[in-house]
Amino acid sequence: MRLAVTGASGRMGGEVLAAAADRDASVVLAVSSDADTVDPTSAEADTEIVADADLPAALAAHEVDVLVDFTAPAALADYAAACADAGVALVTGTTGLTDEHRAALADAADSVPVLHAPNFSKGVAVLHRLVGDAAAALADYDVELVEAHHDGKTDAPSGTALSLLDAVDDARGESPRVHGREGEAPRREGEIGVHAVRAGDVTGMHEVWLAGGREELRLTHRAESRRVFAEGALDAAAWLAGRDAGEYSFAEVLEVGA
Ligand SMILES: NC(=O)C1=CN([C@@H]2O[C@H](COP(=O)(O)OP(=O)(O)OC[C@H]3O[C@@H](n4cnc5c(N)ncnc54)[C@H](OP(=O)(O)O)[C@@H]3O)[C@@H](O)[C@H]2O)C=CC1
Ligand SMILES: O=C(O)C1=N[C@H](C(=O)O)C[C@H](O)C1
Repeated sequence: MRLAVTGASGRMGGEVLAAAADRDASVVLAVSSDADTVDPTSAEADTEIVADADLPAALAAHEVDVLVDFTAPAALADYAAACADAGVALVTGTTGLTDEHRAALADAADSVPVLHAPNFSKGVAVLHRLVGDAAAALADYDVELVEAHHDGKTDAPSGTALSLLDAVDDARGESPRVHGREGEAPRREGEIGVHAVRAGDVTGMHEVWLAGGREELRLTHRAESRRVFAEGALDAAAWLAGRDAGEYSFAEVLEVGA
């Protein structure tokens, strides 16, 4: 399998390059919006560092099978179009997507396999199931969600938080969401409070609270290293290579791999 990695100078792009080198996965292209900012030692000697403006031509010339992307929504939309044109599968963990960005992924999925996941850790995949079960079984308990990330994260709430809230809605029906509270702000029945902490170098923490009158259940996931996301994305890339065009989920990867 021949890989391309976008966002090569970013936190996750760098982690994917390092994880790929450790498992001898072949990264033929390290792609950057500014190729001069990529540390050449972050990629293997035979990985070519290219500017994203040259991505469409480079994907075809290097016979890339899968592009692994952790960047930003607008960039992702362009990268998805390049993948569709070049017949390259796309694995992306980029969050903060609007309906427009999701439509760009859906368009690409008409031509190539596309897998988007807001979180590539196995623990969070299990957390989704646990949260859905708990929200259904404790249907009258108050739900609140707290997530914490490093001070460089730009989107809030996190993509993972939004998908956990969707798991609660799937179990209970749609609930109003309140993003933080201030001043006279009593809890309204059925609402879900969502709280985003940004501080230091927190890799990623998600905690779902379910509180009844006399007890409280907290389901917590803590990522201790970005490597867990990079490994999950590389597993997804290996699984996605050679599949039919369409949209796939990380849950599908784990069910086969488990
Ligand atoms: N699904 C998951 O498991 C995970 C998802 N994420 C998500 O991955 C994304 C990247 O996170 P992270 O690596 O921490 O972010 P960084 O800011 O560290 O890196 C993002 C990189 O994307 C590239 N990029 C290309 N175009 C743009 C643009 N228009 N604006 C900003 N950056 C651009 C840049 O690299 P260059 O100049 O080299 O192109 C930049 O360094 C986020 O959406 C984050 O939420 C993060 C961790 C896990
Ligand atoms: O930006 C990050 O760092 C992370 N983003 C993802 C998200 O938005 O859910 C996943 C993980 O929590 C790390």
